[in-house]
Amino acid sequence: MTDLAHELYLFAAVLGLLAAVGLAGVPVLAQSAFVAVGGFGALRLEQAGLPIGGALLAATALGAVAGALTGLLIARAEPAFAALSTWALAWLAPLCFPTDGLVRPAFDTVQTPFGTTLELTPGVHLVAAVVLCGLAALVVHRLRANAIGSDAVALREDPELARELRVPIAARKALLLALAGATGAAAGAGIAILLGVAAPTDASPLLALELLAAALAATRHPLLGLVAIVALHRAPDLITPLILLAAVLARRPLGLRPDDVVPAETPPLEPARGGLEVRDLHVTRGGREILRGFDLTVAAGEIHALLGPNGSGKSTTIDALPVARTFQRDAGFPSLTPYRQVLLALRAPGHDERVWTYLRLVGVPAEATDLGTGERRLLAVARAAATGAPNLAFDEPAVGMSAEERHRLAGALRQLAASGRAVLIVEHDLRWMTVLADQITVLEDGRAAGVDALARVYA
Ligand SMILES: Nc1ncnc2c1ncn2[C@@H]1O[C@H](COP(=O)(O)OP(=O)(O)OP(=O)(O)O)[C@@H](O)[C@H]1O
Repeated sequence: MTDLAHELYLFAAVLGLLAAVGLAGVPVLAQSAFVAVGGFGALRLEQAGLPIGGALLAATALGAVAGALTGLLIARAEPAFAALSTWALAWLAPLCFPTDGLVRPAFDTVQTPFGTTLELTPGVHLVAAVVLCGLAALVVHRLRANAIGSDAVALREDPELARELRVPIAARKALLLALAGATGAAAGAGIAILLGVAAPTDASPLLALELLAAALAATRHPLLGLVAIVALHRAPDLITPLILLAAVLARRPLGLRPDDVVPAETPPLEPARGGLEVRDLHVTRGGREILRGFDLTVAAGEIHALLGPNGSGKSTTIDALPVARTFQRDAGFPSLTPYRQVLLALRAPGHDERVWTYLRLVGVPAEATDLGTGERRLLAVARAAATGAPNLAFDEPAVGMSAEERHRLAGALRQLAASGRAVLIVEHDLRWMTVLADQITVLEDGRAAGVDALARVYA
């Protein structure tokens, strides 16, 4: 029974890690450090005079803080850096505690807040561990249906686009790691109270690897995570690498739960007052001056085409402008439905009927799971528009679009301009732009040239 309770506590630590690992794709190797914070923290606080229940809660809070700080530390780190720096914490944590550990009487009797006494038998721990697992699973379940879950998936699938759409990266990672830290610490405290000891060997860096591997297995099915952590806890060392490998192979991206989307009235496009004016823009890339005193004015309500030969600096110009933009590459979040992607761009905490405005603007279905290239690019336009920015820039949005999709794109751009936004479009199709655009700027030699440059540029 003691072993089973111990393993269920570890499983709770695995579930606590699931959102950071499965949704946000952060390879956290510090979960054993949070287990150590919980175990040592609870026993040390009890020695300092707190009742064991209070010590457990305080140690859990400590784990949450440690997790949040870790999340902030690795907010912008690449996965390899995140893995190694969190693993450094896993090595560091046990060193901070006394080598021969802390002890307390196991199976002792404690006073409950209701005035009764409770003997801390392995059976009681089993129930406590199941409750902790249930709580962690419930939080993950909720995250997979809400805006924080969307943000986490966005950070995993396309961090550059997520940043562009103003997903608060540091806050999200801090929150997900705080969840991991709190659950790990609660589990660590439970284990220390169960065993009557908190020893550095109970929170070795190897445990961090095992917990991450089990969390990866849990992305396939939570029960696989349980099987993995039990197997890793019981198996002889020789089998450990095989289980670690199997867990990694079992992993899959953790998506969101399906929305129950009810089409709503489409509110009209919100009016905006755009306008862009750039004077004497200079940009140097790779030692070469790409823009050399570029001037651009895009008025409110205007569709303005930016033309120029390949490599002349059109995308570089967009990078430098205060706009919501689409990328030349096919950017997006494959695991999020169009509905979720527009909701994310709106930064709406819950359902928001303006989603329908932007989806209908480009004619993309809310729940489609496999959009073609053209529709993905239409969705990119909807996402950029949904940010509410008054100035929009679209970098070759029509690449890969059918004639009908181009028609939809043109309609969307006209509506956006008509609502008062300033719309800049980079496009190579001169004939189309002479029909669609109100103004044309030609980029030549890093400067704005008049329309008379078109003959030279397109000669
Ligand atoms: N990070 C970088 N480092 C070095 N050179 C760069 C960098 N980014 C862009 N460049 C160079 O700057 C120039 C302008 O690039 P940019 O992508 O802005 O051109 P573009 O007009 O959008 O081209 P295209 O029509 O092919 O998309 C190119 O010669 C490109 O190779």
